[in-house]
Amino acid sequence: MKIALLGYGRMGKEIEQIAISRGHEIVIKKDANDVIDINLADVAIDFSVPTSAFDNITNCINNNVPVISGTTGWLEKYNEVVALCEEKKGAFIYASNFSLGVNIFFELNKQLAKMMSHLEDYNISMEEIHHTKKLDAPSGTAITLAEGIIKNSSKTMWELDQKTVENSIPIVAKRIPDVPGTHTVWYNSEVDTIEIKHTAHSRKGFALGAVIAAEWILGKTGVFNMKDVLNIG
Ligand SMILES: NC(=O)C1=CN([C@@H]2O[C@H](COP(=O)(O)OP(=O)(O)OC[C@H]3O[C@@H](n4cnc5c(N)ncnc54)[C@H](OP(=O)(O)O)[C@@H]3O)[C@@H](O)[C@H]2O)C=CC1
Ligand SMILES: O=C(O)C1=N[C@H](C(=O)O)C[C@H](O)C1
Repeated sequence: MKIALLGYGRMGKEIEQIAISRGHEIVIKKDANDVIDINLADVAIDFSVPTSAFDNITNCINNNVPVISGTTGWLEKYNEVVALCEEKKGAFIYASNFSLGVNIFFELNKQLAKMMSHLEDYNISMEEIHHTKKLDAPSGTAITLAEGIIKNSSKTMWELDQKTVENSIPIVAKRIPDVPGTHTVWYNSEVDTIEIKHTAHSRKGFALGAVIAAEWILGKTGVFNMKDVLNIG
């Protein structure tokens, strides 16, 4: 496959290595202000910045190039992308986290939320830890985890770094040098604590998942997610 990398930062470089090792060719490496011809690519992988993801993705869809996006912090425009993709019969996947481990963790989190939903003695809270270069907080993964809990319990919203609303899930975001991504969900009662935690040891799992998604989407039309790609849940 001829791959366009929209964003050639930490993730773009990690994806390049894995894509080449799986026999693909990188034909475009785009950073800020680079002008590109997206039609050179069979598929595009966007790991850029929150302010550029929407333009990168819509440029692909308007040119009929399937696109995978892992950029976080732009989701207020997600529904607009879905509508465009349907109108143009394009192909698009967004995931807040492309690693197999986190996608299993997402399913575990939903199951646990269901089991805990009637146990009023437990207080729920979450923490995400990332490297100090991360632009957004809370992480996209933490938001997906919170949404999974909200769908399966009486919780109605999440809040960053505080709890001001009775039915909310507080998320603490910590920034520590070089941490690729750690997410924890706690259910705490007076007598015990239940904790589920995912720790990424590097960016390899995210990058491999993104390349697998790019291989999977070729020849398809529609809006998909990582559950479709990995066939889990
Ligand atoms: N879904 C997932 O599994 C994962 C998601 N992420 C997310 O991916 C994104 C990127 O992360 P990361 O690689 O660590 O960040 P980096 O800051 O290392 O890389 C971002 C790159 O995007 C480039 N960029 C800026 N503007 C544009 C533009 N208009 N078009 C294309 N590229 C542009 C930057 O270039 P320049 O330096 O020139 O500004 C930079 O090289 C983040 O949103 C992060 O949260 C990260 C890991 C996993
Ligand atoms: O910015 C990062 O590094 C990461 N971002 C994603 C997120 O916001 O959840 C995924 C992963 O945790 C790494």
